[in-house]
Amino acid sequence: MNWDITAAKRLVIKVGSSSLTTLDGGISVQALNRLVDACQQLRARGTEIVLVSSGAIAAGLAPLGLDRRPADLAAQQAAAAVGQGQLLAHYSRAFAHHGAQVGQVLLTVEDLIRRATYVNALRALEKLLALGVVPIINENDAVATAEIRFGDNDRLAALTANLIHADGLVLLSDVDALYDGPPAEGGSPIARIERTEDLSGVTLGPRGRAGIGTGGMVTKVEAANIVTAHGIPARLTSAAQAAALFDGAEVGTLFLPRGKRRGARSAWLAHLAHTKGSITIDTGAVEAVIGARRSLLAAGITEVTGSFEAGDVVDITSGTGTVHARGLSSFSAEEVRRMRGKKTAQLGEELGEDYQRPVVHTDDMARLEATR
Ligand SMILES: Nc1ncnc2c1ncn2[C@@H]1O[C@H](COP(=O)(O)OP(=O)(O)O)[C@@H](O)[C@H]1O
Ligand SMILES: N[C@@H](CCC(=O)OP(=O)(O)O)C(=O)O
Repeated sequence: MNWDITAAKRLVIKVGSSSLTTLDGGISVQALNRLVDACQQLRARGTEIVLVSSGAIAAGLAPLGLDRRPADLAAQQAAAAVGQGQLLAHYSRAFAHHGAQVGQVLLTVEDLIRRATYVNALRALEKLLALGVVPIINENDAVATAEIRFGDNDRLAALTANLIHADGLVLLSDVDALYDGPPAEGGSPIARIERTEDLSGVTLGPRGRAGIGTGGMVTKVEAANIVTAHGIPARLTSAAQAAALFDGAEVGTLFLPRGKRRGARSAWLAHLAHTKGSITIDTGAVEAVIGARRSLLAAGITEVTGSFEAGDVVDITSGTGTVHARGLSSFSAEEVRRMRGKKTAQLGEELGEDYQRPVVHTDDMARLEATR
């Protein structure tokens, strides 16, 4: 099986900081223009594209007189605030050259876990695409705190590809393929990954150019795994090869889809880095919630850990510690502690009618076996 990128109707293209910025910490206008020209080849063929672009922090370094990525979060936020504006100004100019508009979409994890804001993000992206605009996504680094950060745009791009039902994910970096070991140490390129086992002999090293990228190959392979598990192919290559790739050349590494296409929202939940707490359930509840895909009722809950509010994401675990699912709790941790182990009628009598709802509704739950 192969993937004909020229037939794709909708693509998510992620480009890393190292491909857009110069070593001294400014935007490489030449690299950015080349990327935009390559994207335009796709648009001219009628392919809808969503660009997930890193580079805000790196682009903000030079204007602030910093020579490398600061360790301090507030300084990173400041650099991102300065750099993101500059990045978008460049994209806006480069796409305008082709008569296209761009739309900036800055996301935080929080925006994507709550139903209302998740639906908002999806609606905004769909509308931008329908209007012929190129959405340019980045994490909202200026306000994202350490606990709520995606942290890397590879995963954000993978989840976006699921969200908008893209036909493929393209990861553009400063390296032309996945290698069986860090290229600096003399690894060889891999043309395709068909199943997870193909990755068993591969050594994934950290980021390349000192202090520029964030996740290195680990987060790129994770991103490829997320989409392929959801039936979407991915290709990893360098930004310099983008034009050839979009013309149909089989450059870089192809990750073939393994799973079936599934609900995008459950993918967001399943691949979130952090949850606010966990709810432990008994074996009967595991059977009902995981086996029969029912909502989680208070009666099956044995323990509650952490501190969460209604609407926060929690892990749903069994006594053995296995995380079976993730979901949005309809109640705060304090409330679930009071409800724990009680049957619906008892909840009504003791706490009131409002407490007779499921603690996690089945529609608000991602069963991990099915999504990872
Ligand atoms: N097995 C590997 N195959 C390819 N590249 C690797 C591997 N292990 C580590 N790397 C490094 O990962 C880097 C890309 O990651 P990163 O610097 O985070 O880029 P980006 O800014 O594009 O996200 C490459 O420059 C390469 O040096
Ligand atoms: N959101 C951050 C980038 C985070 C990130 O994943 O960077 P990279 O590894 O270069 O794709 C920024 O714009 O600086």
